[in-house]
Amino acid sequence: MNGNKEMGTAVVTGASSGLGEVFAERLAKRGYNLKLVARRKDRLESIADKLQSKYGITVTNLVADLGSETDLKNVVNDLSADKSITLLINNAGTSTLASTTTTSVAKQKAMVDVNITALMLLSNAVIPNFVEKNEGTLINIASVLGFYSLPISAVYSGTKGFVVQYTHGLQEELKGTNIRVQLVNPATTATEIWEVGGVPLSALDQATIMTTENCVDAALSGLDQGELATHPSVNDQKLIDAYEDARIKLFQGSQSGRPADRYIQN
Ligand SMILES: NC(=O)C1=CN([C@@H]2O[C@H](COP(=O)(O)OP(=O)(O)OC[C@H]3O[C@@H](n4cnc5c(N)ncnc54)[C@H](OP(=O)(O)O)[C@@H]3O)[C@@H](O)[C@H]2O)C=CC1
Ligand SMILES: CC(=O)[C@H](N)C(=O)O
Repeated sequence: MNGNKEMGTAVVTGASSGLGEVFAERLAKRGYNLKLVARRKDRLESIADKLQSKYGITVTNLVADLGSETDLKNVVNDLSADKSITLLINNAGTSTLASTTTTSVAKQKAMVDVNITALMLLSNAVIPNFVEKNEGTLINIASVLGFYSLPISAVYSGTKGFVVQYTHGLQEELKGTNIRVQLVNPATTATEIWEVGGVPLSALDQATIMTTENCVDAALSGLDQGELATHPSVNDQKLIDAYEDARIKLFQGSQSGRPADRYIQN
């Protein structure tokens, strides 16, 4: 038996480890067929085997380096042509945590290519089909570092800031349709990205680290509750509301057409 036909196909980028691997498992459990994207073929194959035999779904692997123009184009073409896709999770991401002066241009560019360019082009690939059917779900994984910067995260935070504003923009663009667009802002989660980025998890305050399962389950609970922006680890809803309110009011306050009094010389 192949997945629940009504659920269609869910695409998970960065499904070979961490949050993406758990998203893939949770979506398989919900009855989606899956398309999994990442570079590590062996990992994708073993995840696909496990999920197919456990949940009776169909899994297709797209082995691709989303930082490579050619591979990205292939994935874009595949997703554009696949009308069975009902959900895309733009989860693949990479980080180098260091000052800009000690981070190579190649590593800075890799963050831009994977975290921004691939996320945008893959969204472009599915949105027209979602619009045609007036249904579909897009989940973009940003980060708390999308609205906060550390001395070692200028580029990474910049890329995640893009994801935050891009996702808000898509939400405005698709308002009034049946297309769901969810922004997820995880905080520190126990995944390989920390080793990849040059800061081992062991160097962090252990009390701040969430498990991948808790993070993904919170994100999907936020989706089920119809949230536009989900902050898996923020307990105080008032903080989220105040932030949303402040950013909207600051924008509205900027629409005055005149310099603020403090900038006017007497
Ligand atoms: N862990 C954390 O603390 C937080 C993570 N996030 C975000 O969560 C998302 C998932 O990361 P996480 O699970 O933590 O980390 P992982 O390192 O475990 O997962 C990253 C995934 O992205 C894939 N990926 C990375 N680079 C490429 C590439 N060039 N081409 C294709 N796939 C790529 C990796 O696959 P492969 O190597 O096989 O290509 C892997 O599957 C990222 O967007 C990250 O920024 C946000 C906030 C906090
Ligand atoms: C700093 C990181 O690399 C982490 N993925 C995060 O977004 O907090």
